[in-house]
Order: sequence, then structure tokens, then C-alpha cells
Amino acid sequence: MHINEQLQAAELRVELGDRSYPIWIGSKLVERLGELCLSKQLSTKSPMMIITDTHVEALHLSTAKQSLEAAGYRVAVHVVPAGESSKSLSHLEACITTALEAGLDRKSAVVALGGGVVGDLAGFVAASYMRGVRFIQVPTTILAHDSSVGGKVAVNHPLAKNIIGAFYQPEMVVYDTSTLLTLPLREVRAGLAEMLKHGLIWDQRFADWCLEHADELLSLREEVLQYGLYAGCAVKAQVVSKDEREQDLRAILNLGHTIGHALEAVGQYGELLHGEAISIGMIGSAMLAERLGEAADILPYTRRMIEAFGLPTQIPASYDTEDIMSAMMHDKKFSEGEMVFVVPTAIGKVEIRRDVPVALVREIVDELKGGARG
Ligand SMILES: NC(=O)c1ccc[n+]([C@@H]2O[C@H](COP(=O)([O-])OP(=O)(O)OC[C@H]3O[C@@H](n4cnc5c(N)ncnc54)[C@H](O)[C@@H]3O)[C@@H](O)[C@H]2O)c1
Ligand SMILES: O=C(O)C(=O)C[C@@H](O)[C@H](O)[C@H](O)COP(=O)(O)O
Ligand SMILES: [Zn+2]
Repeated sequence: MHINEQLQAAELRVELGDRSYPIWIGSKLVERLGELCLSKQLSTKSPMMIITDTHVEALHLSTAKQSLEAAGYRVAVHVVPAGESSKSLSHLEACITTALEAGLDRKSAVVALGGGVVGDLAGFVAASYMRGVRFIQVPTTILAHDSSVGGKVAVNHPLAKNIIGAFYQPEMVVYDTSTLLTLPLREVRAGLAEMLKHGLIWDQRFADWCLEHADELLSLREEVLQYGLYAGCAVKAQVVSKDEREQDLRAILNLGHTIGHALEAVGQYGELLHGEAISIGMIGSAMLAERLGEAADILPYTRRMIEAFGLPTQIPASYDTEDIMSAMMHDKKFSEGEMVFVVPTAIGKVEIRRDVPVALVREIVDELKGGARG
């Protein structure tokens, strides 16, 4: 890990030319948010807006707000209900109403203080308000090591996940790992699912490290967590730097998401957490790999990983197979009449396949419901 001595935090960069930005990972960084915003020359003359949710409001908002105010910022706050349903057009409009009422102008910044829901929503607010204002990510979940990096911002439509959105990069990611210590266990597990994904798509050694450190990660040992988040963000930063707008390589970050997003939509964005849905999806992708003749260790390894972190491996029996298939057809990954699947070819390696027969996908979905094989 590269440590910045002055900040006592690990530092990574997302390299995107003149839009490159730092990711700071360390303890108690929210206390230094004001100082960090000044270092990015965010204007103190224009009001700023923090977007957060009800859970994070109670736990971490006052620290963030006080730090910004101490640095000379005027801060408006918009709080959305906790949970995926806040990634909606109606909440987007409500955020923009608050921004207008608070007098945010083109030099203002939007600060996302929260998990992936807040980050995706606030990012889309920043991208669309006055056609774009400055944007800072302050992730407070483990899952948000993925969502706060890379600039995919969006809200959901009842028929499809993340379907209304943009690519809009933040100017800085301030990842305070002490905020993670208040996360409920179910959210810890769900967040770690994306960390496992980063190992499975890119780096077998990191995947093995995750398995070896499952207990420490689940019990939130902060130094272990910091390393895991650093390594996960490093994978994400490298992929995004090579292919910001998902022309090709970036699609690998969607391992488990073809099935996972469909499960979230069928569960009406609430029954399954994102990390849970993609865990089932990653088992589905490993089953596909097996049927397509890829290495024999992929499915047992993936299953071992998902189980070690207490994540689900089966689709709830009440979910209708045809509803799941239909939700997959509305996904961004369905184009030119083809489904796109990220299929593992070894541990730490994947390929993008457009030739997976729909009948095989349906068979796997059915098995994931009944648990007959896999
Ligand atoms: N943009 C991207 O690249 C990207 C990547 C991955 C996931 N996502 C999106 O991220 C979303 C999921 O993110 P998430 O899992 O962080 O969900 P989330 O934002 O809903 O947070 C999960 C829960 O934890 C609570 N919470 C947040 N921080 C907390 C803290 N420090 N202590 C206690 N509770 C806290 C929240 O209030 C919420 O109830 C999904 O919408 C998914 O599609 C986006
Ligand atoms: O950043 C990416 O690219 C990803 O695919 C990361 C995913 O974990 C994330 O869930 C993303 O929002 C999915 O992207 P989408 O384009 O399929 O909505
Ligand atoms: Zn995801």
C-alpha cells in the first residue's frame, strides 16, 4: 500500500488524464473532510450540499458537517430514506429541489456521504444539476469501495436497475474506514461480495487472501479491512483507467450482475441487497463456466468463497424464472439481441461472452432456485 504520511492514509489514483483523482483510505478521515475539500480548491463562496440517508445521518453526518463548516463551507443537507428505493427519479427531483432552495450554483459541490445508494443518487444529482457541478464521494459502506470509484452514477426504473444515469467521475474519494465499524453484519457481508468479485475477475492471489482473511474481514478488523478495500479499489481503478466508458474491458466488473440485477428487479429493489444478488449471480456465472467447459475448480472455489462470507447461493424459491429472464432482457447488458455474460475462465480471470444460449441461462436460473446442481 502506498501511504501518504501527512494524511496517515493509503492513497490510490484513478488515472483519467486531467480528470484523474485520488482515493484516500484511512481512519477518521471524515474529521478531515473540510481540510481535504480546501485542498481540492472547492469554493467556500458557493454553498455545498451533502446528500446522505437516514441511517448515516444519525451516525456520521454531524462529523462531516462540522468538519466542512470549520473549514469555512456553508452546508445544505438532503436526507433520503435508507435503502435502494431512494435510487429513483422522485428522490432525484427532491435532491434538486433542496439544491435550488439552498442556492447551489455552478461552483457548488455535491458530497455523497453514505453507501452505494447515496453515491449513485448524489452522483447523478451532481451530473445533472445545472448540467454538472463538482462531486465528492465519502463512502461509508464496504460495498462502496466499488461504487464510489469509477463514475457510474444512476437511479433505477421499476423495470430495470441503474437504467437512468451517466458516467460522471468524482474529484476525490475520502474513504474513512472508522465509519464502517457501525455497519450491520448483513451489510458487511453484502459489501464484501464486491471485494470477492474484484479478486475473482482480476487477481487469484487477492481472491485467496480474501478467503484466508474471511473472519477478520467479517469482524471488521480495521487494518485488514483497509488492505482489502485498498486492493479492491486498486483493481477497480486500473480497470476504469483503461476503459472508463465500458467499451470493452470494464464489462468484467459486471461478474454476477447479469443474473444479480435481474434478481434485484424481481425482488422490487429491497428483498435482496445488491451484494447478495450478485453473490447468487457469481455462482450462476461459475455454473455457466462449468457448462461451457472452463476449468473445473471455478465452481467449487466460487461456492467456497461465497459460503465463507455467509452470502446466499440460491435464488429465493418464490422468484419466477420467466420474470428473472425478462428482467435480464431489460438490462444494459442485453444488446443487439444478445445477453452478455462475464464468465470465469480461471480463478482471477474472466472473459466476456455473447454466445451463451438463453436456454442454458434458463436452466441455470432454475437450478439456482432448486439447488439441484451447482
Ligand atoms: N456505481 C457503481 O459503480 C456501483 C458499484 C456497486 C454497487 N453500486 C450500487 O450501490 C448500491 C448498494 O450500495 P450499498 O450496499 O452501500 O447500499 P446502501 O447505500 O443502501 O447502504 C447499505 C445500508 O447501510 C446503511 N449504512 C451506510 N453506511 C453505514 C454505516 N457506516 N453504518 C451503518 N449503516 C450504514 C445504509 O443506510 C443502508 O441501510 C446499489 O444500488 C448498487 O447498484 C454501484
Ligand atoms: O463499475 C462498474 O463498471 C461495475 O460494473 C460495478 C458494478 O459492481 C456496479 O454494480 C455497477 O453499477 C453495475 O453497472 P451497470 O452498468 O450494469 O449498471
Ligand atoms: Zn455491483
